[in-house]
Amino acid sequence: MQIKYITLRHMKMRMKKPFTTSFGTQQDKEFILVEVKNTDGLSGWGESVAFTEPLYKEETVKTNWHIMEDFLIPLLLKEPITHPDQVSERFAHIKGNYMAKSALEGAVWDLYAKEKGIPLAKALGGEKKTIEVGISIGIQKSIDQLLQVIEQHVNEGYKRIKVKIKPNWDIEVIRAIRQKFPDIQLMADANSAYTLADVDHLAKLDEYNLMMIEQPLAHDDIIDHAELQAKIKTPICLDESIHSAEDVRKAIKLGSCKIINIKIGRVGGLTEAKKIHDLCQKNGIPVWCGGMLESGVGRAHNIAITTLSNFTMPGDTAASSRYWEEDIIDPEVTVENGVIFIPDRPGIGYEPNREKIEERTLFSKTFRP
Ligand SMILES: O=C(O)CCC(=O)C1=CC=C[C@@H](O)[C@@H]1C(=O)O
Ligand SMILES: [Mg+2]
Repeated sequence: MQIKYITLRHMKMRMKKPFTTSFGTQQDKEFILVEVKNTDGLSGWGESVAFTEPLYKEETVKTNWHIMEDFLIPLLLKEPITHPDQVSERFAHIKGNYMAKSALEGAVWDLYAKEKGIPLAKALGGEKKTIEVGISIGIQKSIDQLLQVIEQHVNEGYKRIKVKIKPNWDIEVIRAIRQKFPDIQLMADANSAYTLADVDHLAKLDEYNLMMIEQPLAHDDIIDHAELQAKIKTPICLDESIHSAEDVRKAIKLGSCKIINIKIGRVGGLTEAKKIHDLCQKNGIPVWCGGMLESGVGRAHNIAITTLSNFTMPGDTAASSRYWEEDIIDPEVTVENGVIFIPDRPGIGYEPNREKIEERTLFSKTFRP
């Protein structure tokens, strides 16, 4: 693979509706779009999932730009690579900064698949022709409003409903949902809003037949989660705490969770995501693909990784129209009755629309070898 140049674009897109979690509300989504162009004129695309504020994890749009510009891009441009797995090897001595690494690696994976003329899903070893998806619903103004939003998405066919919980917006909310929808696949995401002092409180969720509770305790913990998992029946799913297959190995050893949410950006890219997938499969731990309110480019990467066989639970990859008046890819991601059909075009399989990208670019910079 001969890279001619790499372009970073600082993007800003307004979501249709604000999204509220236990750590905050966001409506404007800023992110970095990566384009890696080869000497034959093909482009690979990646997206950084870091937010503008360090509230979900430490990384931000600005820290990602700095790390990419000053460290990662020079490493990537230093000499040619022959396979995308070499990108994470070349970045390995740079600590942390998973989302920055992932955005560049993702663009290289897309370009690699395009050079081979195969879909990214196939390049990753995925065989599914369709994937089932769920939807993640933010905290609403009232329980009634939440029930209405859930009803709308259940009627659209989404296969699993995820709701956000936090202290004082939890047991009562889940009880009300279960009363109205006794049979839906339902889960709750706490985004680290609790501590071990809440064990008895969290155990009250056990009677509502949740598929799982996602990241109830600290964003960097796997020890307390093990203690909590021993005391509650609801399966724990780890999100924020997992950055690598090594983290997963330790979490499995300790019994910190029964399910893993794989976010490509949070684990440093597709190569590590695949490793985590394989390790979980060997250990009987199902995985699903988390979302970070991505534009179509990041969404396309999520769709590709979800074709691997141990992604047995519906993820957060909802339709483009759930987030955006207009996405930046052609065609947009559509969901029919909770199912996405995997595109069979080379690479990510959705074409980034340069005009729409230009309109949403705050600034950009190009780097050459
Ligand atoms: O629809 C999506 O892209 C998923 C949204 C979602 O649940 C999340 C997005 C970003 C940060 C978190 O709040 C969160 C999650 O923790 O999974
Ligand atoms: Mg989460």
